[in-house]
Amino acid sequence: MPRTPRRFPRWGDLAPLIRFRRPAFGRRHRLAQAHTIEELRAMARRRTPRAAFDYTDGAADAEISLERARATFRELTFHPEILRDVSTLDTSVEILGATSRLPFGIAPTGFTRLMHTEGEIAGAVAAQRAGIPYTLSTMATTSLEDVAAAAPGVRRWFQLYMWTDRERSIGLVDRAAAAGYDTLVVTVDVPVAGARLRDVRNGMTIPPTLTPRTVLDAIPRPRWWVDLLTTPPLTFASLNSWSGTIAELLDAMFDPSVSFDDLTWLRERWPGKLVVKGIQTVEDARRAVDAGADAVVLSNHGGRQLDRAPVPLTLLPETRAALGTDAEIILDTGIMHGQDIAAALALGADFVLIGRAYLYGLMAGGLPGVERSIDILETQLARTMRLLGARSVAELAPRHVTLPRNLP
Ligand SMILES: Cc1cc2nc3c(=O)[nH]c(=O)nc-3n(C[C@H](O)[C@H](O)[C@H](O)COP(=O)(O)O)c2cc1C
Repeated sequence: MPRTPRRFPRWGDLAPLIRFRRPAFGRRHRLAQAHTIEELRAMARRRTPRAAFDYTDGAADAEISLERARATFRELTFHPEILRDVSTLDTSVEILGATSRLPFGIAPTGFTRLMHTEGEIAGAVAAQRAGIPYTLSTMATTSLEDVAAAAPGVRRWFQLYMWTDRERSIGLVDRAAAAGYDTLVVTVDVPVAGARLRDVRNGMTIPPTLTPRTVLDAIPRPRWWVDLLTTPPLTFASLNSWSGTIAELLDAMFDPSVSFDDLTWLRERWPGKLVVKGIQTVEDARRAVDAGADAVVLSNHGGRQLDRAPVPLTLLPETRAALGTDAEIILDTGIMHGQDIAAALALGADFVLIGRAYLYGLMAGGLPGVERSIDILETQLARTMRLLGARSVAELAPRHVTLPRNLP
């Protein structure tokens, strides 16, 4: 082989290759280093006390439901179609009677100010800026009214747990209607609390208790503790006070006697759209729609309730076939990537909800962190749609996806 001739490097050749970036600091710069939800999760873990991180990241029992849901998304196959002119792209959808700029919204999550002091308001403001719906939980740490005041332009959904104290539940429903929430999301997969073993082991309480272990854990995470101690106290906006573990609280509140009759009764009382969240069989989806639901959420609560529950994604094709156009189908559990969203939409979901994917962003950096989560998912979704040859959400179809052959 002839030898490649060599010469001494010249400064003039090297200079144009050198790019020294001006050093940048601050939350947004730090968050911009994360390009995936997993990277935001790693940042979140470094910045959040263990009990709060585990409460968010963990699931029930052996956490099999959550792992299977994520694995099903990872293992599915896409079938791209070529030469479709994807120069323009429309990611918007109509959901429950209004337009969302993106085909996903923020799922209801309890105790959100525990993860980061900006909590529910960060979620609602980020959703407002992204043009997507925000769902406030019954177990919120910011009131219905305060969220509405902080993000008056966001489409607000309110998630309801039916409590043993029905008067209190109805009080919340009426307040939600008065504060401009247009959709009631009734969560039905919590007759009792799931066995969140990480919380049991961490002795998780609200507000957090100071033990030698939590104090040690706080040393590398001073910012979180400064926030906790210098901002309004962490309390439940819908409860007067509570000083026990989360599991004790959930068991004291949730009403195991809730039935389909309660849905019919809520349908009469609530003037807006009604959504039933936590559906895990095709038959129950049908019954919920017959009881008056405008949409169902196929969900196993992010694996936080029954372990070894069905993977919601695998229920989609059959549920879509059974409901036809009678009701809309929303899906959650396990979404960590824009590709997961594309797959759910292709298999028949009208919309998806994100839980941990936004909470990792919140823990990593408050409001800009939630914005980063949404941004990452949007970028991934848009690229995936283009690579599949779909110019709009309506063009995503079951032929674009096959589920893994060996379903968990
Ligand atoms: C920390 C945390 C708190 C949650 N709190 C509630 C809640 O108060 N009400 C509810 O209906 N669902 C709650 N969920 C379930 C979410 O609404 C959603 O179903 C789940 O997070 C979806 O799974 P994903 O986290 O994999 O996206 C919670 C989930 C998490 C992670």
